[in-house]
Amino acid sequence: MTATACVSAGIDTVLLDIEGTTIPVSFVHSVLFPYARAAMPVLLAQRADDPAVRAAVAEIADLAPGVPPLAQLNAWMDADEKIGPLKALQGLAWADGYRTGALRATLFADVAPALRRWHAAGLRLAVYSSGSEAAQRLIYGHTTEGDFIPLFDGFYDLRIGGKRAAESYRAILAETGWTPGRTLFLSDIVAELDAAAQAGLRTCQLVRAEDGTVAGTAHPVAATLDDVSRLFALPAA
Ligand SMILES: CSCCC(=O)C(=O)COP(=O)(O)O
Ligand SMILES: [Mg+2]
Repeated sequence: MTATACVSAGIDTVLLDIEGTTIPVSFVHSVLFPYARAAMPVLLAQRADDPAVRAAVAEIADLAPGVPPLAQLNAWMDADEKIGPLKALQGLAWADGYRTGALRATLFADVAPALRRWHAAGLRLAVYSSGSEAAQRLIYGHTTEGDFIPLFDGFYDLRIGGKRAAESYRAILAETGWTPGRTLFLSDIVAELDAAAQAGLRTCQLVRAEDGTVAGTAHPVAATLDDVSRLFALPAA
C-alpha cells in the first residue's frame, strides 16, 4: 500500500517504536551505542553496589553462567541483542550523558510537530521500545525539540516481552484496556508489525529514507508521520 492511499479512521491510540521510527538509526548506532559501550567498564566497576547494576549483573549470570559480565555485554552489544540486562545498563550509562549535556536526542524533523498535534487532538500516545523505560524517558526528555515525556501515557519495554512476539502486544492491551482495532503501532521493523497485527493492532511501517529502511508488503507504508496522518485520518498539518 502506498503512502497516498487512505486506510481508515477510528484510531484513538498510537503506540510508537523509537529507533528507525521517531529517531534515526544513525543516532542510536553512532552516538548512543558507542557512548554506552565506552561507559560500561566504568559503570560496572564504580557502581557495582548500585541495586540496578547488581540486578543486571545477576541477570547476566543467570543468562550466561561463568561468562564475565563485561565480556557478555560486549558480545551482546556486538550482536545488537535486545536483551533486558544490556538495555538496563545502557540506560544507566546514558543517564550520565544526558545529565551532563553530552547527549541530546535528535528526532526526525516530522516527529515533534506530529506528536504535538496528535496529543493536542486527544490521541493517546505511548512508546514501545527495546530500550529500557528509563532510556525512553531520557531520550524523550532530552531532545533538541524539548521535553516530550508529558505527551506520553505509557512507556513499554522488554519487561512486557520482546517486540517480535504477539504476546507482548496482547499483554500491553490487557494492561491498558486499549481497543486493538483503534490502536495503531508504528515501527520500521516488519517482524514487529507482524506480531502487533497478530494481536489485532493496526499497523504502519515507517520507511525512513535516511535509514535506508526496506519497505515490506504486508503493512501500510509511510515515509513520515505526516504520511501516517494522511493514511489513518489522524490530525494533519
Ligand atoms: C530507548 S533509546 C535506545 C534505543 C535502543 O536501545 C534500542 O535497542 C532500539 O530499540 P527500538 O525497539 O526502539 O528499535
Ligand atoms: Mg525500530
